[in-house]
Amino acid sequence: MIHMSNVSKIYENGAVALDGVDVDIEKGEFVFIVGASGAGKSTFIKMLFREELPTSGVLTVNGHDVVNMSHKEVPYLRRGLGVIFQDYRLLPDKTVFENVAFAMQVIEAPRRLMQRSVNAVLDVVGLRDKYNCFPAQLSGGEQQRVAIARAIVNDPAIVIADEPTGNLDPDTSWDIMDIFKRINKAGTTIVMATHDRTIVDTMKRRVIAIEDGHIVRDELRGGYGYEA
Ligand SMILES: Nc1ncnc2c1ncn2[C@@H]1O[C@H](COP(=O)(O)OP(=O)(O)OP(=O)(O)O)[C@@H](O)[C@H]1O
Repeated sequence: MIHMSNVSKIYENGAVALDGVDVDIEKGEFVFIVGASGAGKSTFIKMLFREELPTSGVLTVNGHDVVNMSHKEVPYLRRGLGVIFQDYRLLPDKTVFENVAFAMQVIEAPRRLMQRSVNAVLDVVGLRDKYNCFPAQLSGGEQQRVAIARAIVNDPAIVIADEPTGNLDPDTSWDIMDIFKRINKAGTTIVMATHDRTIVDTMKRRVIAIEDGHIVRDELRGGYGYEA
């Protein structure tokens, strides 16, 4: 599902964010990316949806050659991915329903399918009754649940999340993780960068630890493993 071979990323200012990374992630896995601030986690995540390109190496995601693809192919890569950020990134002037539906309009889904799919994912995240609210009328946890609904409405093969619980309190964070668990159980691959030690230690999923741009640990049922 995700294959990285000898992937390096050097930013224009010379910062080496990743250095010779090899990793394979299979369909249906749930993977945490951990590491200290500046270790390279966000760079790893951004390369998966081609927000950043590797400087060298091989990267394939969901059957797409991310390095050698044309600009025209990028939307097809992204169609198979659901991306979730720490700061939700909802459209402030659109309702909950419209925020989620927007992801389907982009792929020109038929109207009736859109209505049905948006309602279904709002049920998954428990927000059907808030469909007419604007983001500013929601709590942080609710906003993140809308962002998850938006990410999964097109039934992506992979959900990619960069610190999705970073702005949330522990109880709300667990609500989010419960949704991720359910999505993963239904077969979706999940790759999540996080600083949340408790979540990583409790979930006991695969953990890839990055330090100074290198993978220093890759365990199938791992823990956070760093002092906070
Ligand atoms: N756009 C950029 N331009 C230049 N250097 C960058 C850029 N983005 C990241 N870096 C550098 O690359 C390295 C890795 O950054 P990255 O954001 O991937 O780390 P991180 O593990 O996600 O950190 P955090 O946990 O603080 O988000 C750091 O040294 C950072 O300063």
